Amino acid sequence: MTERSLVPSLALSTVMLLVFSCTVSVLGKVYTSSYKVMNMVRQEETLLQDLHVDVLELGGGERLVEFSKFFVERMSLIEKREVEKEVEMISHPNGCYKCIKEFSEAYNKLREILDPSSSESLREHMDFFASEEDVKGARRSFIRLQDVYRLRAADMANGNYTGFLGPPLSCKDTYDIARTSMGESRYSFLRSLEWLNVTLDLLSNESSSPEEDPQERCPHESSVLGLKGRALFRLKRWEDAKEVYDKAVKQDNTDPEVVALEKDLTEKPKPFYRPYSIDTKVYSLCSQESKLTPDEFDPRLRCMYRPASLRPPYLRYKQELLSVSPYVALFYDVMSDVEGDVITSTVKDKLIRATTLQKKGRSIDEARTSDLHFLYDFESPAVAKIGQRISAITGLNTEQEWDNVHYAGEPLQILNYGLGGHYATHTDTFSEEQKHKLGATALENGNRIATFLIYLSDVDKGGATVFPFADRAVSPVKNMALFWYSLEPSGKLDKATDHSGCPVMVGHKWVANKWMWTYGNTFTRRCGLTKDATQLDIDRYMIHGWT
Ligand SMILES: O=C(O)CCC(=O)C(=O)O
Ligand SMILES: [Fe+2]
Repeated sequence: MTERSLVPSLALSTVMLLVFSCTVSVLGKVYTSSYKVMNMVRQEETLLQDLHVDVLELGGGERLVEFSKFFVERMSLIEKREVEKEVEMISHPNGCYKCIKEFSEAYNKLREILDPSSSESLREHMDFFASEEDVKGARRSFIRLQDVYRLRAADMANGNYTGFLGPPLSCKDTYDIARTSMGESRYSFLRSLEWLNVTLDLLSNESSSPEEDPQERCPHESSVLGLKGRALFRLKRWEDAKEVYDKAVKQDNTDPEVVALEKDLTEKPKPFYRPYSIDTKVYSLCSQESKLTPDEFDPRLRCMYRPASLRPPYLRYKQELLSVSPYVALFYDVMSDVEGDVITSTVKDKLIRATTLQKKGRSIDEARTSDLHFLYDFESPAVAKIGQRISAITGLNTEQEWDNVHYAGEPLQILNYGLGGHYATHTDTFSEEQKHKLGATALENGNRIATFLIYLSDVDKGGATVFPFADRAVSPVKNMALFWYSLEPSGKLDKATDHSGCPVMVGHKWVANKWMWTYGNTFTRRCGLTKDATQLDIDRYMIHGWT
């Protein structure tokens, strides 16, 4: 029997494909997954060999000559490289950025030589290497980290992230980040100003020991000042902008940034402005170290050994109740390290950029920067076992094939985040409009009733899951699961379960999501005995039955 023939049902697989397929995009393919960045370093030699075969298949010629030069250059670099040391640096944002930038610069040259669109295999192999889009995405991530965790640009440039130390950024890097912050209207001109001031400081220090690598040299002071004047102009600080212009023009009145500033000051265009949303609640929860705010004492919030339904009574799971309404709970040690390793190594080479469901369908979105892959129960006994365990712990049905046509649980979604990777505030449920977009089977299954999110890794700093309306913050602990009902017992969407995945500051973040749906759980999620029964009231009946 082929693996394909094990697909639970056509209807199920069709809807899953519809729901989870990813749109092809030209955007960065590497920076959203820390595993992909590590893989790029570890596998470079193998990938170069693959590229060699691709080039030979294309017929050699001038292309082969140029490729051979590149190949020899990179091979001599690989020989000198301390691969594992570099890989270790990827857990730090500056180390990760430097790695993405180095590969993008090197392989962009190769992209020009080879023209990846000339063969499918060539394009696929080139996608393993970071591109300019990845560098831009990484720069946007710096600004996100700075905003959410209120970091100082000067500390970040020094490689100091709340005490987690790493390599410093170059003067060119800080300038490029300032440019990104300027160019992207939803990022702040204030941030830009901060990065430009850091650049000016680095510039004044650089004159004594200029950077050897011409690629890394600081921009001219006139360019930094020109851009700074433009940031000030947009912040409506006209006098300061004029003052900076006077200084810049003395340095070099032909510098394009100075010319652009002059144009702004004379033509006085309406400063380009788009509201910049700062979600202070989410940001402060993301920085919070404890799960509950101090005034949150409620005697019902307690720890217990929860018996797993349908299992021998001695099987218990360590549960910590975080919130009654909405019902949010933690379960410790729901998986072993070995199981986690099996899961992550199965998906590692299949990760694709996560998307969000928008008006025009699924698309890549800056609000969600991570990579994912779905694992079906039928793919491996290890995956199926996890599904069964989730069912035993929660009392909900997790079957992917239920009633032949319907499903009670989705396949396990494995996620890996990259530099500053996050998921902005969202609900896991679908609106009626979205369900229509997803197709008939989604419409027939009701909605996502609950989420069981397993942390497959610890994260050194950042990466918490937070509930801004319920005032809860959970920092990842390996093998711990976060469980909540998105729907109230009445079936109404519980807005308080809107949540965010905070940006990863230092380290790597892997999670697994299991979503349960309503119709497949009609008889497992019980209703309350009274109209206003909470999930906690219902819970005891779900564990022990109606006795
Ligand atoms: O990574 C997290 O902390 C949250 C992920 C999440 O909310 C999702 O994948 O729907
Ligand atoms: Fe979510």
